[in-house]
Amino acid sequence: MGTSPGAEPVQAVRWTDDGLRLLDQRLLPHEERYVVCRTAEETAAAIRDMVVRGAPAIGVAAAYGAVLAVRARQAQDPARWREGFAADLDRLAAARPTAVNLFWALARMRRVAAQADDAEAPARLEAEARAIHEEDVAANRRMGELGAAFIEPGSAVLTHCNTGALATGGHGTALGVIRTAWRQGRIREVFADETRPWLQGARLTAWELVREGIPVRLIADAAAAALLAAGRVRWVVVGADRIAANGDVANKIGTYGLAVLARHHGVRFMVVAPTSTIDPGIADGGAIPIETRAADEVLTAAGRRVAPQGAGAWNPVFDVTPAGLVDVLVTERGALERPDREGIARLLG
Ligand SMILES: CSC[C@H]1O[C@H](OP(=O)(O)O)[C@H](O)[C@@H]1O
Repeated sequence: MGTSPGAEPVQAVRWTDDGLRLLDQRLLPHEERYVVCRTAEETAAAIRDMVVRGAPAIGVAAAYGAVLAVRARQAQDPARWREGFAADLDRLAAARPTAVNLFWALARMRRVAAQADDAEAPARLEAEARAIHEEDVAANRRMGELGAAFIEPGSAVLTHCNTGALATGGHGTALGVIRTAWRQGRIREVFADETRPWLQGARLTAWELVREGIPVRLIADAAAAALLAAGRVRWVVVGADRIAANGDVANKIGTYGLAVLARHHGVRFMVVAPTSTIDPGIADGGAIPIETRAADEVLTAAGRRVAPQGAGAWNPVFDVTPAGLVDVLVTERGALERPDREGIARLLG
């Protein structure tokens, strides 16, 4: 296991002749095993169960799930495939509530299906899913360049959760900025929060960085305050799952606390997300649906129960950071310092 330094980033989502091939992120870093989804329902289950996770990766996977849907529905009932197709996309939309990329990608697929005649629909939908995937990788590479330009040479940075090739179509959002900045010699060291309870940082971000030879030090989530107080990092760099029209940011639980700490300690706070993660239909962060997952995710660690029987848990897996705590929002259309409603509207213009 493991690859020599400088290895190319992984591809969490691959479209193959056999179906939608997903690297099972529940098993990393100890096992690299792929799951193949051949139906929309299997794809929805893979998103719901976090075989594939990360806002952009979820959108890309769901787009390919829609291709699986049209193929199956046309084979089942060529004359009335559209009803079943719509139901399949509803099932994909119900898989997870917070990452807006899921709904953004499915809306693109619904639009293509509505405009296509029966015969051309499968090919048109596959082309759209591939475009969504390719656009995401291009956006991440662009954001990598734009975000890295803010990071002063010799910086140490802290990142939260996993926002790399595993969370996207490839390269990554916040971790894409860190990858690009590292290659440009701007980053001296990366600190990564373990990101309880699902451990995206400890299991996924560390795996991506180690396999590329990028120095990473894991910290307990609770150590972030001491790290920032000690002046050990210059930037906190995170991703997003949904950004409201006023710039409020929903991201992995713990992000809001990091933003408060960063502002208190004069550390700059960067959010990196493609414009497909901005939801202009949501006025502010208070209206963003926050996913709550099973209590067991908190009551266990790496699959082993750590809490006594009888203990309950509260497990919201996202929180909302007010736009006022964000120093710069990096998107593929440009970087917005001190993001606000007007700046977001200009960005989307
Ligand atoms: C590139 S956005 C990744 C985003 O998704 C993560 O959530 P999850 O692992 O639950 O899908 C986290 O919020 C990351 O910032």
